Amino acid sequence: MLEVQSLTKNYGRGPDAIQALNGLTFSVNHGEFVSIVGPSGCGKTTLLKCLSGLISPSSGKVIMNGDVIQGPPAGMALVFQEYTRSLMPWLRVDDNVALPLRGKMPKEQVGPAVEKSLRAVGLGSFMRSYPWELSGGMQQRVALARALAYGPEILLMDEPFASVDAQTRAELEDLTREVHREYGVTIVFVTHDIDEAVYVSDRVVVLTNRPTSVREIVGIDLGSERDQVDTRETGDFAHLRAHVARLLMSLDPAKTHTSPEASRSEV
Ligand SMILES: Nc1ncnc2c1ncn2[C@@H]1O[C@H](COP(=O)(O)OP(=O)(O)OP(=O)(O)O)[C@@H](O)[C@H]1O
Repeated sequence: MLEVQSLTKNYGRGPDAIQALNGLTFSVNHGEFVSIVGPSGCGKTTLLKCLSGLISPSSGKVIMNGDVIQGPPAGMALVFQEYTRSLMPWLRVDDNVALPLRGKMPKEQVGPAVEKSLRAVGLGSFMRSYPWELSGGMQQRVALARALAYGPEILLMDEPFASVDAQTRAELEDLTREVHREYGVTIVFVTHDIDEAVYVSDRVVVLTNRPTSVREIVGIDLGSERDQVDTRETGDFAHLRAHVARLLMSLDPAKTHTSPEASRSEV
């Protein structure tokens, strides 16, 4: 459903130009959950911005359902890390979720769509609360509900859980997998956390340093039922996270002597 073909993005021109992306090619199938990991500053956010049509590639293209993306396409929604900046503090939770739907959906469908998505993220009883009355994790659930209410075919998530504590992060990972299944939505998920990428995904796209290309695409054969404790305890999980960690460390000579098993790996 999404094809990234020889995608290149440069910022600026001349000697100061930054080549962020250099000929990225990969595809995302309908209903897949694909994570993107790569070294810091390699261009993950740039890639998501190109996928969402917010910026144009310097060369190459992104194709969604056969059409080249030339601006924000219908059927695509984004969730960012900074949920506090994406929610309107003066609007109640349900009004925040309804806001982007107004004018895009028949009026009588807005209320049911808002309620369905808030229930899907476990916030059915907080519809009339204000965002500032909710915890950080709950606010990020509102941001997820707002993206889902729109009924997107594809959801782009940029380090969505980077600002919450570990327990909340684990809950949000499971919730995202649940709504992925329930809504049948395709997800492209950028994260710095190798364990998270392996835990949530069907495939992990590992990027190189700038100028960035695809280092390897790793299939995550851990089955569809995953559990924060049991799955992470398996040998398959350990093997996959070590493989992704080694790929990333092979890009960074300073880290080649560190054991990938030493700690939860962030890149
Ligand atoms: N608007 C811009 N103008 C100029 N350079 C930019 C712009 N946006 C990003 N860059 C540069 O492009 C490179 C890739 O940035 P980007 O934010 O996409 O990387 P990232 O992998 O998402 O970073 P991080 O790991 O910190 O989240 C960086 O060197 C960044 O400084």
